[in-house]
Amino acid sequence: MIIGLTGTPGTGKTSVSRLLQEHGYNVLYLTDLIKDECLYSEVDEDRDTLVADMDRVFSRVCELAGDDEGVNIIDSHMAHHIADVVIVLRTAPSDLRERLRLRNYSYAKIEENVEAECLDVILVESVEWCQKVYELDTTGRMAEDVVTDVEEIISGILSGDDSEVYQKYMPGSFDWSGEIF
Ligand SMILES: Nc1ncnc2c1ncn2[C@@H]1O[C@H](COP(=O)(O)OP(=O)(O)O)[C@@H](O)[C@H]1O
Repeated sequence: MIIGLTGTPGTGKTSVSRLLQEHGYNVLYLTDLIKDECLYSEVDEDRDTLVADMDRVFSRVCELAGDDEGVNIIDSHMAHHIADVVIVLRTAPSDLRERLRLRNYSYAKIEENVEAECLDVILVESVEWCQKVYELDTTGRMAEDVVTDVEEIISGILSGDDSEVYQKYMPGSFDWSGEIF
């Protein structure tokens, strides 16, 4: 099974993924995979990013996840373009701004990402693209606590009846549209 862990940069995907890996889950770090295996069509010099070839990425992820009965976590802000089931990490603008500042992002890059979070960009894309979407708040919480929630969701999915966890983590809980500068 493939479960995408998506969200605006800075919401804590990699911190959560690393802990999930320690807990025994197989994690695919999409950004590294795209770079290491040249799964991109061009380099966007202006934004200093690689333009992923999503068809090739999807094929490669399916190969790597294979017919593994276990859970494969895809860590990426593009995971919702690959997985049918995604967990979207959310962070309140003030927290996100501070996390990205500590990561030495430029002012412009911070505000671009904070604005995307305020506009629910990744959540909306996930709901449009994926069969099942869960939403998790990471604001003011340790990554370890967020991982507990992620594992609760995964358990619900694997049980065959996720109705209880879906009630708890269904999308649409946040409205930060009023916090755009
Ligand atoms: N739950 C959290 N609470 C506070 N800070 C966090 C949390 N999760 C991650 N961080 C911090 O926020 C920054 C971005 O986390 P990271 O896991 O790299 O996010 P992403 O992979 O979504 O870009 C890092 O400095 C990390 O230490």
